[in-house]
Amino acid sequence: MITLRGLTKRYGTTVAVDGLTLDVAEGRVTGFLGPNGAGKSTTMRMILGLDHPTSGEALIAGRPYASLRHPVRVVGALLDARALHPARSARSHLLAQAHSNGIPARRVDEVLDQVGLTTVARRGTGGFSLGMYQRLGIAGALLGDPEVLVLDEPVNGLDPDGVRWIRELVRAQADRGRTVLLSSHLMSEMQLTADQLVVIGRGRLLADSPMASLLTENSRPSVRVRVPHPEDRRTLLTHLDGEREAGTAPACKALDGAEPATSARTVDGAEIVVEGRTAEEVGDLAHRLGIRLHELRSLTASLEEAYMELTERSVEYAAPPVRAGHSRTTATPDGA
Ligand SMILES: Nc1ncnc2c1ncn2[C@@H]1O[C@H](COP(=O)(O)OP(=O)(O)OP(=O)(O)O)[C@@H](O)[C@H]1O
Repeated sequence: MITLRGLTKRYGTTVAVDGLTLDVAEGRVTGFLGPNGAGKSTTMRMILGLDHPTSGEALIAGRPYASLRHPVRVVGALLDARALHPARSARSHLLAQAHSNGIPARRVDEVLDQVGLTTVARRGTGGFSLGMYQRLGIAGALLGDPEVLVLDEPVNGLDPDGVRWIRELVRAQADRGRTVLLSSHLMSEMQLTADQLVVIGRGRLLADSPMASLLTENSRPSVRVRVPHPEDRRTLLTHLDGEREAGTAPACKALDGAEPATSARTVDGAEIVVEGRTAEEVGDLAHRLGIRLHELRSLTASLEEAYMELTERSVEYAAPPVRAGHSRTTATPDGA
């Protein structure tokens, strides 16, 4: 368990972390999200005793990091994976860590094997790729078989196989009752990995919620509907669009983002995505209009959409919108 109580960090006039109070529970993967500069790394550094809070406290298993006798046996961390001596081999780097924490050398070989670095274990890390550094950093985090894992952007630089491996690794750790706090900017991956989400913006807590509630509370329902007959398609779109214009129904769009009136010409010719309506509502409307459907499916809300909604007013470094020089495809929650 990680406990934050009024955790605050100021750098001069910058309030990097602003009164965070929350518990990161064991037995779950907790995703830690927030825009660039939101304060995630600063929070993690304070949890790990690398930065002192201006006020408040961060506790691991009820104690400040500094008072842990063998910290790597209690908490494993991946922060800046490249912060290593380049001439040192992966193995000697881990051996030094193991030695100073009373961990036997055979554990070093175990974790090197676990992260897939056995074949390069005796090479200097200077020539490592970002993904190899990440794997070595994770090996270091696992070294003491700790009850708490704090991983800052662990999938950064990993290939798809590595990304999946991290997902399975943290899942397995949580299933063993461990506490896992994990930051990432990859929303689709986070949606697959985390049980609980903590979202911060400008140092403040925006949400601390189970994945399912965060998705339902911060995104609109949407439905994919397949209407085989073009005339029916136009009728359905016109009704949904008409309701929208009358202020009684939400926006409706064709899968390629075209205007409803022209949407029947698009995609594979039959599919419409309706945002802000449930499958029951669209099904009932189609029934009233006597329209035959071949498919009516609720789409899973996307974490990206929910996250954008939550952090809209907390984004500090926003680039101007990219001007479209080519036709745009409407993003749908399942990536179609
Ligand atoms: N050592 C420092 N000195 C001064 N300001 C700092 C320092 N470390 C962080 N900050 C500032 O604190 C704020 C939070 O930074 P932090 O790195 O914690 O954000 P983050 O959420 O991890 O961002 P990112 O997603 O970009 O990694 C930023 O405004 C940053 O400029």
